[in-house]
This record gives sequence, structure tokens and C-alpha cells, in this order.
Amino acid sequence: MSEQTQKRQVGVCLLCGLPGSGKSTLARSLSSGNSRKKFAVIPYDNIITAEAILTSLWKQHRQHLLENLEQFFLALLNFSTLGAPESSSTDGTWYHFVQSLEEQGLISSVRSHTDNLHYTVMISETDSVCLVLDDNFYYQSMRYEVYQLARKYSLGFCQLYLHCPVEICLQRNKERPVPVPEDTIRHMEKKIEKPNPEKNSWEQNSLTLDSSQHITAENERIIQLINQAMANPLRPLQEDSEIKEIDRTITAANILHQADQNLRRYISDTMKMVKGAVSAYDLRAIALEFQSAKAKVLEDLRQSMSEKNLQPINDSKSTDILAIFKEQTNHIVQRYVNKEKNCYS
Ligand SMILES: Nc1ncnc2c1ncn2[C@@H]1O[C@H](COP(=O)(O)OP(=O)(O)OP(=O)(O)O)[C@@H](O)[C@H]1O
Repeated sequence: MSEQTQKRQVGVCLLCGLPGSGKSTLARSLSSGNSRKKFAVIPYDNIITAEAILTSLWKQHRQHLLENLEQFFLALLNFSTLGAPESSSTDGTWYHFVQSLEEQGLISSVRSHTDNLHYTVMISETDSVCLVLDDNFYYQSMRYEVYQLARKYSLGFCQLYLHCPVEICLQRNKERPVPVPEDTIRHMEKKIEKPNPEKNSWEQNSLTLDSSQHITAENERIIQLINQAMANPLRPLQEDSEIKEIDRTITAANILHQADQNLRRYISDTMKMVKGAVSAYDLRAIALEFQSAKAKVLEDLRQSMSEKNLQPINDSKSTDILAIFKEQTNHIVQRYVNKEKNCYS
């Protein structure tokens, strides 16, 4: 497809749950299904090796895996080849990443003498693609970084939490050729932060399933969750300029609010003084004081606005403030005139 008019639907489905809860089993079931949607499984355990997990470089490896994912998103969205990120030479994450995609038949290396870091995506351009991230994702922060990446590229995003009683996970784990240490699973059970859509609005596309039972890709709720996420991609963060404009509006509102408060205080003080005034001289002094207070509020307002490079006069709130000034000044002048009349009558 040389001239792309239609964007490909790309989505991410995070699988989370304790070791032994059945994430990899479900991921396999998804990728072997025969729907029009292509599932690309990203098996974190195979990509970030056990040795890396035991070292302090673990976080760095996760970061590199995110960069790899970003490259894959770009290749899928732009219908381009998959290229290695700059960090690819620093550890084996990229190697394991592309190896896993190659094994699934999703990419194929570009044969070139000069460039062995590019791969052709072997997915039909008309197919939508859902990346299934197979990891425990037991901290909310681990999921949030994927969410941010998905939002950056306006992808579909959903989470599937496989809930399975720890004793069942331990039992299944024991029967594996290379079991995870029991303490690790028990520790994780205490630490795991399940998706919490009530607290985190970004986790609203989450589903909890009881995985002590057999779960397959044909599960209606899973199909619905993924379809819905793909059909409703995340809205990307607004452009920098839009964010700056919002900040400017907030700053302007704060400055105007402050000026408004000062003005109301001056008016209230002035009105008290007007009530207590006994002579025309008092009133004249009060009126002069109010005039200079008003001028000071306006001057402070003008200065704060200009320091922040804002235009108060165009803002409806500043117009309100000026209207209050006018109204209150008229009011005081009227009282002043009335009192003066009384003094001389
Ligand atoms: N619903 C199920 N019923 C019975 N056994 C299951 C079920 N799901 C998975 N198993 C078995 O439990 C073991 C662990 O499953 P699996 O590898 O899918 O778990 P996992 O959540 O991916 O674990 P890990 O986080 O360690 O990768 C496997 O031997 C698998 O066959």
C-alpha cells in the first residue's frame, strides 16, 4: 500500500496476574486464534532474561523494552520497516525482542550487508494488530508507563487481570519444569496492585477474570474488551502549544482572581470608612484613597499580566473587574455627592 489513506488499528492488551495465573497460556490462545485481528505476544520473561532481573540493570532493561515496543508501534502505524532503537546495542533486549517476533512469524530480517537492524513487518496492511504484553505488571507504575506510550501514539489500551488464588498458582507452578521460587509468588501476592478503575481513570478499560478456571481467547468478555479498546483509541496528549495555552489561561485566571480579591477588600474597607465619615473632608480623603488603591490594583494587575506575557484586557474576567471598579466608584461618588449636599444644606 504505497499511499496510505487509512490508519491501521493498533492496540495494547496488558496481561497481569501472579506467576502461574495463566497469562502465557491465554496469550498463546489469543495468538493462535484465527480472527482478522493479529495478536503479537510480547513475552517479558523471555525478553528480559532471569540474569537481568537479578541485577540492578532490571529497570534499564524494562526501559529498553519500552523503546523496542515504540519502534514496533511506529513500524505498524507507518507501514514501515522495524528499526532498532538507539539503545539496542547496550543489552540483549532488542535481540530477544525481535527473536520473539520472528518466531511468531510477525517480522522477517531485512537482508542487507550494511544494515542488520531492520526487519520487514509480515502482517497484512489491512489487519489490525493487538500487542499482548505478557508480564506480571504487579505495580501500577509498570502499567502506567505502557499506558503513556499507548496514549502517545493514540492506540487502543486495555488490561486483563487474571485473578487466581495463590494456592492454585503455587500448585501449577510446582508442576512446571522450571518453577518460580515459592517465596517470590507469595511476596508478589502481598505486593500486587490490581487494576483499580475506580481510582485510576486511565485503568477504566480493565477486566478481571477468574483464571482458576480454563480461559481461552474465545471468552466473550475478552473479545469485547479488546474490540472496544481498539475501536476507541486513547486520545494523545495535546500539543505543547495547547498545553502552554491552558497554563497561560490558568495563570491569568489566578492573577485576575488575586486582583479581584484585593479590589473587593479595598471596596469593603472604603465602604466602612464612608459609613463612618463625618465631614466632606473625610469623604474627599476616602475618595482619593480609594482612587489610588484602585489605581494600584490596576497597576499590579497590568504588571503581573505583562510579566507573564498575558493580555488582561481581552479576558472576560478582567472586564468584570473593571466593571466592578466602575460600579463601586460611581457608588462612592454618589454617596460622596449626597453627603456633601447634606453638609452644605
Ligand atoms: N486455567 C488453567 N487451568 C489449569 N492449568 C493452567 C491454567 N492456566 C495455566 N495453567 C498451567 O499453569 C502453568 C502456568 O501457566 P502460565 O505459564 O500460563 O502462567 P503465567 O501466569 O504466564 O506464569 P508466569 O507469570 O510465571 O509466566 C502452566 O503449566 C499451565 O499449563
